[in-house]
Amino acid sequence: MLSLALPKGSSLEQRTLGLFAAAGLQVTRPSERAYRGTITYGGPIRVAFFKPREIPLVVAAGVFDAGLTGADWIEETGAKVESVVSFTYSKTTDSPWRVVLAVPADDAARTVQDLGPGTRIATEYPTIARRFLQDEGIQAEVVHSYGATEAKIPELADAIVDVVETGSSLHHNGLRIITTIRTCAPWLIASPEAWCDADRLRRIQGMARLLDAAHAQSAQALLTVRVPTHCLDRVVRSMPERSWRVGADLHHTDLVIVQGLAQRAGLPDVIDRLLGAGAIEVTQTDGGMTTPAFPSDTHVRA
Ligand SMILES: Nc1ncnc2c1ncn2[C@@H]1O[C@H](COP(=O)(O)OP(=O)(O)OP(=O)(O)O)[C@@H](O)[C@H]1O
Ligand SMILES: O=P(O)(O)OC[C@H]1O[C@H](OP(=O)(O)OP(=O)(O)O)[C@H](O)[C@@H]1O
Repeated sequence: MLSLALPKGSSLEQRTLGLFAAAGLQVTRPSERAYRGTITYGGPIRVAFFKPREIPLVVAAGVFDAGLTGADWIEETGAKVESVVSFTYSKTTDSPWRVVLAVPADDAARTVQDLGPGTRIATEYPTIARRFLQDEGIQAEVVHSYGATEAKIPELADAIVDVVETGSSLHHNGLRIITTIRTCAPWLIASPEAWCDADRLRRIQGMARLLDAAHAQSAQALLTVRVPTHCLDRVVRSMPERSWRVGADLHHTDLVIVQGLAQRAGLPDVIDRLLGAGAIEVTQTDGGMTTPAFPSDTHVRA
C-alpha cells in the first residue's frame, strides 16, 4: 500500500488538506486530532501526520513513500529525497515564506558583514544558518532554538535566523531583516526507493499531476467571449494562449463564441483588450481543474 506523510500543525496542515481535497484526494480520518488517515486513489493510500521537520527524514528512510513538507526542512535535514512538485502556499498567504537573518530594529548592523565575531544567532535551522555564515565568512555562534525564536533576543541571542511570511512576528518583536537566506515553498517529495518502483512511481506521479492541476485551478479563469464574425480575427489576437472556438451563437448567426483559459493575474487588462477588439461580451467563470499529461522526468530538486 502506498504511504504518505502530511504536515501537522498550524502552518501547513489545513491548506495542504484543502489542496488534497480540491484534487479529489480527500484525506479521511476519524477526527481532526487523529494522526492517521487514508486517501483512496488507485487503491488505499496510508496517511500519517508528522511535524514538517520530520517528514524529509521518514521519506528519505523509505518509512513513507511520499510526503509534503517545506523546502527549508528538506535543506536543513539534508535528506536524500526526490522533489516531485512544489506549490505556492504558506500559512496565511499564497506567497512563499522566507528564512531570514534579522536583528533588533535599533541594531547598528545593516548587512551580514556588520555582525561581529561573537554574535549569537538563535535558529531552528542550525545547518542552514551555519552554511550561510560560512559562505559569508562570518564567525558567529549558532544557538539552537525550538521555536518562539524571536523571544531569544536579547538574553540568549543577538540575532535570529527564522521563518518570515507576512513580517508580522518580526514587527511585533521589534526586529528588522538584514537579508533573506532562502525562499521556501511546500514540496511533494518521494523516497528514492518508491521512485525506483514502477507502481509506486506511477501513483506518486499521478498524485502530483492532480495536486498540480488543483493548485493551478485557483489561478485561472475560463473566459467565454461572444464576438461578431467581422471582429473575430482581431479578438482572437487578444485571447489567451490556450483558446478555442466553441461555435456559432444559436440565435445570432453573425456571432461566434470563443473560449480561453486565462491567468487571473492581469485579467481586467485581458477583458479590456477583448472588448476593445470588438467582443460584445466576456463571461468569466472558474477555470476548473485541467489535468495535463505529466512527463515522468519533470521532477527537480527543491
Ligand atoms: N508563516 C509561516 N510560519 C511558520 N512556518 C511556516 C509558515 N508558512 C509555512 N511554514 C512552514 O511550516 C513549518 C512550521 O512547522 P512547525 O511544526 O514548526 O510549526 P507549526 O506548523 O506552526 O506548528 P504548531 O502549530 O505546532 O506551532 C515551517 O518550518 C515552514 O516549513
Ligand atoms: O512573518 P509571519 O507571518 O509573522 O510568520 C512567521 C512567524 O511564524 C512562525 O512562528 P510560529 O507561530 O509557527 O511559532 P514558532 O516560532 O514557535 O514556530 C515563525 O517562526 C515566525 O515567528
